[in-house]
Amino acid sequence: MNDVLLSATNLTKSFGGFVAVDDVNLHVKRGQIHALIGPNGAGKTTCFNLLTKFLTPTHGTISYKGHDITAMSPADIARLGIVRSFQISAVFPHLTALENVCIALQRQRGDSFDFWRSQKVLLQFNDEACALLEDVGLSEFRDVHAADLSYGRKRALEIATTLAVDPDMLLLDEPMAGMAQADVERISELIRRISVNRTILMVEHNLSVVATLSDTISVLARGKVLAEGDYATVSQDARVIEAYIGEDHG
Ligand SMILES: Nc1ncnc2c1ncn2[C@@H]1O[C@H](COP(=O)(O)OP(=O)(O)OP(=O)(O)O)[C@@H](O)[C@H]1O
Repeated sequence: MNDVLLSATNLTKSFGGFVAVDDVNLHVKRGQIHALIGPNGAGKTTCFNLLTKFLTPTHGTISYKGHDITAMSPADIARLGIVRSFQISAVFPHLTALENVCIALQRQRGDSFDFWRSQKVLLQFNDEACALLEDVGLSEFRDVHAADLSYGRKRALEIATTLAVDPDMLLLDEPMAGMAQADVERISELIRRISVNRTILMVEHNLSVVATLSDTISVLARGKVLAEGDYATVSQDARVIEAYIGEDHG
């Protein structure tokens, strides 16, 4: 299956006797935006942490481009081109948006950031950093300190620092969490824009965002994949409706 970039086979995670992720099979196709949704406690975060190697599975395998990556560390898979946003993209609050992206670019070139280095070293990344800031709609905020950006713009900056790594695959953990509606629209548009030539897997609670952005949706409930398909398909699935209604009633 050439068009599958990331896949999980029989993925299982138990905490003590409790099975949080139960025999999950997931196939993320190249070039798609794939969403993982489900009611509270469904196992989305655990699944996401397994796929990004922050947790070790009790059982099952994960492969990327056909290679088994089950035993790899997050740093190893980042080198393969799978990047979890808001992970390596720590934003330095007292540096400007431009400086933050320059540092991310410098890190990508293999140097660790050294605060004692001269500004000149960072300046060589200026043009590339400006282009990334433009990509995420932050051109006019390039000289603003990250701490002074709105929440949504901070997330856009985090995405710019993630894009500095030029990943093939981006894993986004609730990109819209805590955002005002105007920011939700801006970040949705941004995710759509950066998805060109990339593959995105995201955990997201905002169903209208999921509906408009996703090519494929996997619905988890009680650790298992309940349904999979496009939004029209999964939103009409009786088991999915029941799982969400069940959540509303307790
Ligand atoms: N480290 C842990 N130890 C024990 N149980 C855990 C641990 N992490 C998660 N769980 C349990 O596993 C289940 C799934 O949790 P998870 O956070 O993956 O769900 P979720 O779908 O992301 O939920 P939410 O939408 O509420 O964030 C929950 O019942 C949770 O209590």
